[in-house]
Amino acid sequence: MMNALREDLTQMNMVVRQLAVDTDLYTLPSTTIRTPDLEPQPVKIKARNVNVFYGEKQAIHDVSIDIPEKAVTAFIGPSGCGKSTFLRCFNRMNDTIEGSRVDGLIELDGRSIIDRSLDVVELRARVGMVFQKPNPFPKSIYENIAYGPRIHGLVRSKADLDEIVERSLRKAGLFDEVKDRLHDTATGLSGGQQQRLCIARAIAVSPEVILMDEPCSALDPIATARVEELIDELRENYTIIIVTHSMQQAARVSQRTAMFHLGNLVEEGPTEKIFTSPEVKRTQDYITGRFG
Ligand SMILES: Nc1ncnc2c1ncn2[C@@H]1O[C@H](COP(=O)(O)OP(=O)(O)OP(=O)(O)O)[C@@H](O)[C@H]1O
Repeated sequence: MMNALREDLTQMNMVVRQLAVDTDLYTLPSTTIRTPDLEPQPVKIKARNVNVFYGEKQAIHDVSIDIPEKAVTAFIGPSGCGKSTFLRCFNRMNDTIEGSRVDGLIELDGRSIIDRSLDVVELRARVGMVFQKPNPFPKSIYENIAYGPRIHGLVRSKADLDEIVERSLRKAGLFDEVKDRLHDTATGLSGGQQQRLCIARAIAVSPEVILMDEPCSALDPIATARVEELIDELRENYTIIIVTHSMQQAARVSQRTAMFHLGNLVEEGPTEKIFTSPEVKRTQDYITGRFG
């Protein structure tokens, strides 16, 4: 019964989305983006003419894109096309790679994040990251979450910290599974639980944006489904950008999709449109598995 109802709702949602595409509801003014929910969203991250180099080699060519607030944007494209490189620009993780250089304009809420005077530690608290392989610290579950709020000075007492730990684990859908073993080592959790712990760790410092670089590639289908559900819940409060090799995952979790190839942004737009009527043949070829 519930499944049938859910299917009907999904069908209805698709019809509404297609109608929005047909009636050109997605044509955007410059400061808002319409996600397929039909709600205009402010631009959270604006990138213009971004180039990224590793030494002499150029990995990203003149990419411009607007990332909407409180929605999930998927970056897709064949291996080596620059998805992760571009994602890492948003919290300056490329700074950690020797010989890398980023030019162009990238703004978070209208403020440049390329500006050298910017406090990168503060930026990374606002723009959190979850990696391909779950990477909990070799400490307790509690300490994994408590570390960030402590070093960012977000807590005044043990009670504050306890509250943040519980709230973050709840938001990541993990609290009930770990509440009786908060002081056990995090590396004893399953892979899927570890990845949700890493998401909880990212959430604990109250970021505005969460970058996810293939967050499910090391997980089995059940753990993947759980993380995808979580991503869908999180988009209510966070701006999420996810790099994924899975077309199904991009279609399931994102509202907007950007397709990259050879360091170029081929096209971007509402996920429904990219998957049903892309403008560029290369996108069509990639999503139908003709290359990649
Ligand atoms: N640290 C680095 N030093 C030099 N070149 C790099 C570095 N990281 C990535 N590259 C190069 O930059 C290009 C883009 O790589 P990137 O990892 O961003 O692509 P991707 O689309 O995320 O690939 P994948 O899907 O395989 O993870 C590739 O040609 C890659 O070899």
